[in-house]
Amino acid sequence: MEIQAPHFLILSYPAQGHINPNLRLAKRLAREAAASAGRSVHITFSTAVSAHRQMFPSSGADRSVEHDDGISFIPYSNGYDDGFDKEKHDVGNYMTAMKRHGAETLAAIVDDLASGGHPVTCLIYSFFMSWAADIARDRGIPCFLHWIQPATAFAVYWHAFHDCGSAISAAAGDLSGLVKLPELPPMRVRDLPSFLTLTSSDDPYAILLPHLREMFETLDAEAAVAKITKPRVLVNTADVMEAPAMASVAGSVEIAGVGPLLGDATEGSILKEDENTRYMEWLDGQAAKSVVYVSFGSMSVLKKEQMEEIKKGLRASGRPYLWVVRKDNRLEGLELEEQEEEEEQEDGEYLGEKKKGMVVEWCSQARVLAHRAVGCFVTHCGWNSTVESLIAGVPTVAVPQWTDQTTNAWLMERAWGTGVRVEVGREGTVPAEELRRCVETAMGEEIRRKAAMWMEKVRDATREGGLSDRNVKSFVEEIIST
Ligand SMILES: O=c1ccn([C@@H]2O[C@H](COP(=O)(O)OP(=O)(O)O[C@H]3O[C@H](CO)[C@@H](O)[C@H](O)[C@H]3O)[C@@H](O)[C@H]2O)c(=O)[nH]1
Repeated sequence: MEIQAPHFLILSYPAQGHINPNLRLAKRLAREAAASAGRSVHITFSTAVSAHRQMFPSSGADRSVEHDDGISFIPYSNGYDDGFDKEKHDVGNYMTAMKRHGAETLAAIVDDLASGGHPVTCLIYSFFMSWAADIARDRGIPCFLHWIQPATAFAVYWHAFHDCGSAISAAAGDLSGLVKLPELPPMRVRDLPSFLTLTSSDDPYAILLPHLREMFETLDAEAAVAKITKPRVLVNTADVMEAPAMASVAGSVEIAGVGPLLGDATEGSILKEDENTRYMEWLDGQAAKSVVYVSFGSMSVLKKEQMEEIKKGLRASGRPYLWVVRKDNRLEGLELEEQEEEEEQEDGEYLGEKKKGMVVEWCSQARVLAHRAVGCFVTHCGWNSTVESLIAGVPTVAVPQWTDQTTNAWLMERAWGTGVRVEVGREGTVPAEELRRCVETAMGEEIRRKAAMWMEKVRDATREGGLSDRNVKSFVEEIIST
């Protein structure tokens, strides 16, 4: 009988913060499989057409297969091929359409691969993609969840949807109230993922909670079908970063830290680097650990007042800063003055004596964080930004906005001591003075020391023979040998 080549299919929601870790996992699996299998292994990466088009702008057809680094890219359609626009579209309709169209088109991809002689032998789905488990089950393909947020958020959701839901709902109204979950240190309500503590069903994102719940129901259902007692989950973390969270669910879930998954700067970019602004050269000209790097990831849009407070706070810090202001935030937030500043920069005149800042629309964050001039990172605490700063040893000022970011801020400040979380003022805005104060604290000796210590611990976990490395190896070996 002919032995089928192992074939991993990795499935991602079409957002930058999801594509980055999923693509990093795909590349990590490709490297590992090639090294240990000694025979051909296929890796296919699939995200929605809208993101696929941005990743491969020159590709014409929507079902085009692109190849890069030994990985094939085949998009599924979620029914929104021109992308989701939060001004025009409704989140609830989007999520429902994604499930319906996504399941149809992904099933066709899996069947085409099988009839073309490359059947998928392992399907890895990620956040909001649980519907893929049905496709895998119907075809007898083993499938696994890749959790791209912290294990701590996973543990909190797990307990919220299993044994501690009412304790969390009862506490939800008081942000400083304490919640005690199994094996985890006490957490304030404001430290829990924000989806769990919404107090109004009018919140436009309240609609996402059932989709989150569904991910956990799917895990239970899949375990029952497979007749295993514990569902298997791969997490983009290192066990050492989140030991209490790992312990908190270890009785119910076989959870394995396979990260932090690292990658180069521009892979899988749907947002493109700012080519007009020579920020790396500018960084080269700055003193060691002097620059404040500021970014709020690929999704958060800050209010105009908040942008102004950030600008004031950065200027008051007296430190040079590199600030990522995406096009979609600039329209709503920035005053003309800051735009003029950018025009000056485009002409090559980067800095006046007073204006020490540089504004870019998008940069290679991993390269920026690795630069010796960067002294701290003002971040919205997306999980990718969190792990990228930890592995670069850069202290953080945590300005969480929503979802897991509140939990990530707690990890930085309370669990690792590598960051300081801002106190929010009137109407949810962080005042300039508070930002300035936190930048000073983050640049201080104690936080720097902890950031350097955690950098070593995390690097140990990911290097050859470290636990995350071993977890990837044993996962690949298991799939290849079945
Ligand atoms: O100028 C920039 C700014 C960001 N990045 C990269 O973009 C990614 C951003 O990811 P993340 O920091 O996780 O932020 P979001 O894009 O906001 O990610 C969403 O998805 C994450 C994973 O689910 C969640 O943890 C976040 O809360 C959620 O907002 C990171 O890899 C950054 O390196 C760049 O390359 N250039």
